[in-house]
Amino acid sequence: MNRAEAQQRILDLSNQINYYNQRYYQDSVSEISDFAFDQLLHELIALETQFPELKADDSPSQRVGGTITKTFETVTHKYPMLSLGNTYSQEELIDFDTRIQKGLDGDSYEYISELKFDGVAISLTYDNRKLVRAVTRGDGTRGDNITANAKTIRSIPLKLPDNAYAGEFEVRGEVFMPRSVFDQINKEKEDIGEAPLANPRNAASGTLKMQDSSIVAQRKLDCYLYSFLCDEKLANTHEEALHLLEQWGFQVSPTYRKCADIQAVMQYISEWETKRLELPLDTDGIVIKINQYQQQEELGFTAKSPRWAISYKYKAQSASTRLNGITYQVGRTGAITPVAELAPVLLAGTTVKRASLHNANEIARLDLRIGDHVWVEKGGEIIPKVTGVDLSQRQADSQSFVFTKNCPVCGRELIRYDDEAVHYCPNHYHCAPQVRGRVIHFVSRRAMNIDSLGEETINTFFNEGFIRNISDIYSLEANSSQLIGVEIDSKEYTHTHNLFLSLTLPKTLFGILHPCKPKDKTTLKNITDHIIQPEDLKSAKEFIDFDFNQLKNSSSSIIDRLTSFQAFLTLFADTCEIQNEDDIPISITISFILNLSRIETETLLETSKGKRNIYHLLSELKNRDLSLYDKIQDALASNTAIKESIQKLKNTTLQKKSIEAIIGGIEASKQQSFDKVLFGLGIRHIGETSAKILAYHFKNIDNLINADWQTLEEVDGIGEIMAKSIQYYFNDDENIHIINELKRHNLKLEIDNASSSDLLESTKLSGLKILTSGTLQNFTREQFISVVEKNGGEYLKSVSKKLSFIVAGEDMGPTKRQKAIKDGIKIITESDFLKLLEN
Ligand SMILES: NC(=O)c1ccc[n+]([C@@H]2O[C@H](COP(=O)([O-])OP(=O)(O)OC[C@H]3O[C@@H](n4cnc5c(N)ncnc54)[C@H](O)[C@@H]3O)[C@@H](O)[C@H]2O)c1
Ligand SMILES: [Zn+2]
Repeated sequence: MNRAEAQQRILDLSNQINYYNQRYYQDSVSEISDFAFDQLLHELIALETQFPELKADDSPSQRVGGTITKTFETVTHKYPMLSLGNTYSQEELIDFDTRIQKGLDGDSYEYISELKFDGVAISLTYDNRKLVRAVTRGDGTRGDNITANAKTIRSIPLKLPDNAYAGEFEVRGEVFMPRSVFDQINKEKEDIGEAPLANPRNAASGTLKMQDSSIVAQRKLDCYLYSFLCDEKLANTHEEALHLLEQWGFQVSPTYRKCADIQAVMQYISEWETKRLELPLDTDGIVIKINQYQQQEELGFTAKSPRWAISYKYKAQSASTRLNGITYQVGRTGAITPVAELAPVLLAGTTVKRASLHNANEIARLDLRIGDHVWVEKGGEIIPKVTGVDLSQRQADSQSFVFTKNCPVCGRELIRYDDEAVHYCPNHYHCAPQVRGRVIHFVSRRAMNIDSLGEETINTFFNEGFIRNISDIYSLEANSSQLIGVEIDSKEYTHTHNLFLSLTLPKTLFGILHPCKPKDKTTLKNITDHIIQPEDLKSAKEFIDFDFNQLKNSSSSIIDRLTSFQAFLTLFADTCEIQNEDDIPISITISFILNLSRIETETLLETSKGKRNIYHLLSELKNRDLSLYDKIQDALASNTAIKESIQKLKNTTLQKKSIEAIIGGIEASKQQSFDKVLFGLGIRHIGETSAKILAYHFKNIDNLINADWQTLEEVDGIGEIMAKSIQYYFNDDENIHIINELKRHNLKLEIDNASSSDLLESTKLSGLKILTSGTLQNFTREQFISVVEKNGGEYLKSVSKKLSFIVAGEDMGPTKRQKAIKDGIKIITESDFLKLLEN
C-alpha cells in the first residue's frame, strides 16, 4: 500500500470506527461483532504505525470511544478512565510480557488475572463512608453523573461500615445485567409484542442512561467492583486493594487470581475458557494487570490505555461451509429472522446445519450470496452465527441477495420501525405464527393459567385446525370427542412434513425393545444412548448400517431383536421415507411388532399416507382391508406385551384423561379476573401492570372498547403508544368477534368488587420488594403495605436478600439494621420513599 492509499484507508477506517463507537456508546447498539470492530481498530493502528505522519490527533486509536451526553450533569474525572489494549492471540500476550520485562528492567513482577465482565464501566466516589457520586466513563476525561440510577443497584453500597476508610476515594467496576434478568425481560417483552433487547451489555448500557430511576430499579442491574483509587496510600498492590474492597462490603467477583508469570496466566485463560459460560453474566475475555502499584507507575500509560494491563479476548470457534439458502422465521412478535441454511459442518462438537443471520443489514454487510462459502462461529450462545464470507471461493456468477419484502407466512408487506434493523410483519392479529404466539401467551401462568394446555398441544391444535384464535379454546369442549388419538407434535407443520406418519428412532426402539423386558433398565438405556448419541446415528438410514456386534454389554435377546428389526427395515430401505427422513414410518414399526408379512406391511405403509396418528391409521384400515384390520385387532387383544409395545408408541397421543385435564383447566380459567383476561388478549405493549391499571380505571371491557383516544391517554400510566395500540386492537372486527365469544363463554370481562383491591393505581414500585421497620410519619403499617401494593410493589414480611430496600422509620430496630447492612440491603428514609412515589 502506498502513502496515498494508506491515507484514504485510514480515513475510511476512522469514519467507520467513529460511527460504530457512536452507535455502541451513545445508542447502546452493536451493528457489528466486537471481533469485527477490533479488527478494524487493529488495521488502523497497524497503518498508523507504518505511516506515523498520517496519524491524526483525534484518531479513534488515540481516544476512548465514548462521549458524554447532554441529559446528565457532566463530571470531570479525578483520575482519567481509560480503555484497555486488547489481543486475541497468545503470541501477542507473550509480546506483552516481554514489553513488561523490558519496562521493569529485569525486576521480578507478578500479575493478577481477572475476568473481563461485559458491561458498562462505572466510577463510584465515596467520602465520609457515603456514596457521593456515580459517573460513567464518558470520553475518559469527563463522564455523566448517573448517581440516582446507580443508587437503585443493590450491590452498590450507599453507606460503608465503620471499618472502611473515611476519607475520599474512588472505586471502579462494571455494571451488568445478569443473564437471567435479561432473559426474563425479553420474555416479558415478547409477551406484549415488543422488540427484544439485543444483548445484556447493550441492555445494561441503555438502562444506565435512562432518565427515570424507578424504571432502572425494575431492570435489576448488578455490579462487580475491580479497582480502587485513593490519594492516601492504603495498599501497595492491586491484590491488597481488592481485599480492602471485600472487607468494606463491596461486591468483588471471587474469580480473580494471582499469577506468578505469564505461563500461569495462560493456565488461567484456558481454565476459564468454558467455565466462564456458567457464570451468571457475560464475560468476553480476561484482564491481566501488574500487581505492584509501584511497578504500574513505572510502566505508565499511553494516550488511551495503561501499559501495565492488557485484555485477552476469547475467540469463538469457527468453521467454513457452503450457504445453501436463506429462509425466514416469523416470530411471535412478527419479527422476521433470516436463517442461513448450511451444508452440515462439525463445529465445537456438534453438527451445524442452520445459523442465525439477525436481520437484513447483517446480510447486506456481509454481502452474503447463495452458494458462498461462509464462516460460522459459535460463541457463548447456543445458536451459531455467520461471521464472514470466504471470497476466494465465490462463484463468478453469484447474485446479491434480495431480502423478502413480504411476510413468508401471510404475504403482508413487511415494515421496519424507526431505528430498528429488524423487519416485522405488521399483520399482528391475523398472521399465523403471531396468532399462535398470542394463544400461548393467553394460556400462560400470568394470564389465564391453563397449565394443562402446553405449547406443543397448542401447536398441534393449530396444525389440526381445532384452534384458530384465543376464543376457540373455549369451543374445544364441544369438540372433545375428536381430540382422542391426536398426536402431539412438537414440530411446526410445514409443507414438507413427512406424509408417512413416523417416529423418531429412539421412540421406535423404545417400542420394539419393550417385549424383551430387559432385566435392568440401564441395559435398555445403554443401547438407546449408544445408538442415539453419535450425531451420525440419528437416522433410520444410519441405523440400517450399524454394526450391533459393537454392543458387547447388551443381552443377546436385545441384540437379536435389534438385528432382526434392522433386517426388516432393510427390506424397505429404498422407500424414499427411510432414505430422506430421520424418522421411521410407524406402519413399519407396527408391522414388525405384529410380525406381519411384507405385503401387509406395504398395505399399512400405503394406508398411513396422509394420516397424522395411529388412531387415524387404524380406522382408515378398517375401510381398506378389513382382514388385515381384524388380524391387528386380534393380535392386540391376545398379547398384552404387543399391546403395551404399541401403547408405548401411542404415548404422545391424546387420551381421555389428558383431554379431561385440558377441558378442566379451560373451565377453571373462566374464574380468572378481568385484568388477567385483558393481559391475556396480548394487545401490543399492554403488560401485566398496564392491564391492571386499565381494568381498575375502566371497570369493564365495553367502557374500554368505547374509550376515545383522549380518555385513554389521560389514564395515569398509559402512554401514547399504548393508547394507540389499544385503539388499533379494538378497531379490528375479528378482535371484537373474539371478545364477543369470550363473553358468550362467560369469561370475566368486568372487575368484581371482591378483587378490585388487587388493582393498581400506578406502576411506580413495580418489581420492587419492600419492607419497613420502625414508626413512619405518614402511614400506619397497614396503610404502608397497601400503598406499596397499589403501586405495583411487593411487601415482604422479614429481612431477606430478596429485598430491594427497607424504608427506615424513626426507631428502626438495631438487629434488623445490622442484618440489613450485613446482607447489603439498601436502607432509605421515608422522604426518599415519598419522592419515589411522586416522580
Ligand atoms: N461492536 C461494536 O460496534 C463496538 C463498538 C465499539 C466498541 N466495541 C467493543 O468495545 C471494546 C472497546 O471498548 P472499551 O474501550 O470500552 O473496553 P475495552 O475492551 O478496551 O476494555 C476496557 C473496559 O473493560 C471493562 N472491564 C471489564 N472487566 C474488567 C476488569 N476486570 N478490569 C478492568 N476493566 C474491566 C471496563 O469497563 C473497562 O472500561 C472493543 O474492543 C469492542 O470489542 C464494540
Ligand atoms: Zn405475516
